[in-house]
Amino acid sequence: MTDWTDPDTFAQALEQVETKEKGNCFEDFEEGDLIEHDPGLTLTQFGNEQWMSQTLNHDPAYWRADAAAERGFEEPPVHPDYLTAATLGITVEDLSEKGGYFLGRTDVRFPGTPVYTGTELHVESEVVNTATSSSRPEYGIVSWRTRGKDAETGDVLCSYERTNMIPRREPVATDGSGAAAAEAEDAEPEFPEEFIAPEGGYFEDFAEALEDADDENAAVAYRHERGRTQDDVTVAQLPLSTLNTAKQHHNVDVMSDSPSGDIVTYGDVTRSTALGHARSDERTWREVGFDDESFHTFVAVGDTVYAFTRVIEAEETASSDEAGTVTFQHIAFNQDDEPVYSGTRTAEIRKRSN
Ligand SMILES: C/C(=C\C(=O)SCCNC(=O)CCNC(=O)[C@H](O)C(C)(C)COP(=O)(O)OP(=O)(O)OC[C@H]1O[C@@H](n2cnc3c(N)ncnc32)[C@H](O)[C@@H]1OP(=O)(O)O)C(=O)O
Repeated sequence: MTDWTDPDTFAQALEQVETKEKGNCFEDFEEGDLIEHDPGLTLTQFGNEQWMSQTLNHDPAYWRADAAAERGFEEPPVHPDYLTAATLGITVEDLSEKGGYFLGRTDVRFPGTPVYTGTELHVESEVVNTATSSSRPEYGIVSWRTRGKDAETGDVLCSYERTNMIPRREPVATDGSGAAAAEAEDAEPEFPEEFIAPEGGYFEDFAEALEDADDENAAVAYRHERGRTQDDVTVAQLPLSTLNTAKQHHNVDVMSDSPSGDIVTYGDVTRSTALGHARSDERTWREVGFDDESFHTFVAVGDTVYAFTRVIEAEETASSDEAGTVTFQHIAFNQDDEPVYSGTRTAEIRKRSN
């Protein structure tokens, strides 16, 4: 009788059997395709608190009933970063489990917030663009518009447009020029002579710092002291808790033979950690949205995520008289001072007088 567990026999069997594949390749996506993602996810208090605690998002309004009520919430709501990460996590099995990398995202909005724990998410994505990568013939570049909805009411809670590199079944001939490199060569860098940091974290502090920088060759820009070294929890556990099945985060065996050579942190963990550092130095009222998010290089176990903030604009008006609206650029960087993530964030920030 055949002993299937005999190492030689088993190796021979493994070589000859078919692999039941997971995920889709570049060729499987066509502009206009609508994909309903099967895994649902109920946004639990545990999931929310685990995400927030590990990414250092310790704003008490998301933890304590009294602090939530003081900010106009019925109870501690689901944090927008966890909502965003869970909306994306559910899509990975259909969109990007095959491999490739999360390159960027824009137009992240929360039309149906606040969202409370116990809400079941239903997520759908539409293919909005497929493109050839001129620098990497073995990959294509795909963008999707994704909507995370309340499964009961159909209300859209979170939506965004995201772009990934996705492996092709067959490499294609490209000119290898790299559109991004050509663009970067043309750009003339402008660097301010002076850097101003706001005195505090209220709306007025950001507005005053911007006024001080006005008409000068100055920028309102500063770094945050906290850092978070990546470990098994942030690299593997947090993405899996959002049903993100990307092998980049939990399969060391496969990833040892990839561009990163190792498992890497979920982009949403990196950005949420950097945002947590930034929010710890401000009086956030509400999150409004995120644009032009890019992931520049990999973050792996042992890397430390820090944050840098540039204040771009401050507007008196917001959804409440208690706050004004501020636009920031946040840059996450590692222990070697290399940028790993950048994005523009619009948030309502509490006014001091109230
Ligand atoms: C979720 C999820 C997975 C993850 O969370 S993975 C973790 C987050 N992402 C990363 O760690 C990736 C970090 N990025 C990199 O390490 C490098 O960008 C990468 C992927 C190695 C590629 O580097 P290159 O230097 O080879 O190339 P470029 O940066 O120039 O980009 C390659 C082509 O992509 C185009 N591109 C880049 N960003 C965007 C964007 N935001 N939108 C549209 N297109 C973009 C770029 O123009 C290049 O195009 P070419 O035609 O010139 O090839 C999960 O799996 O879902």
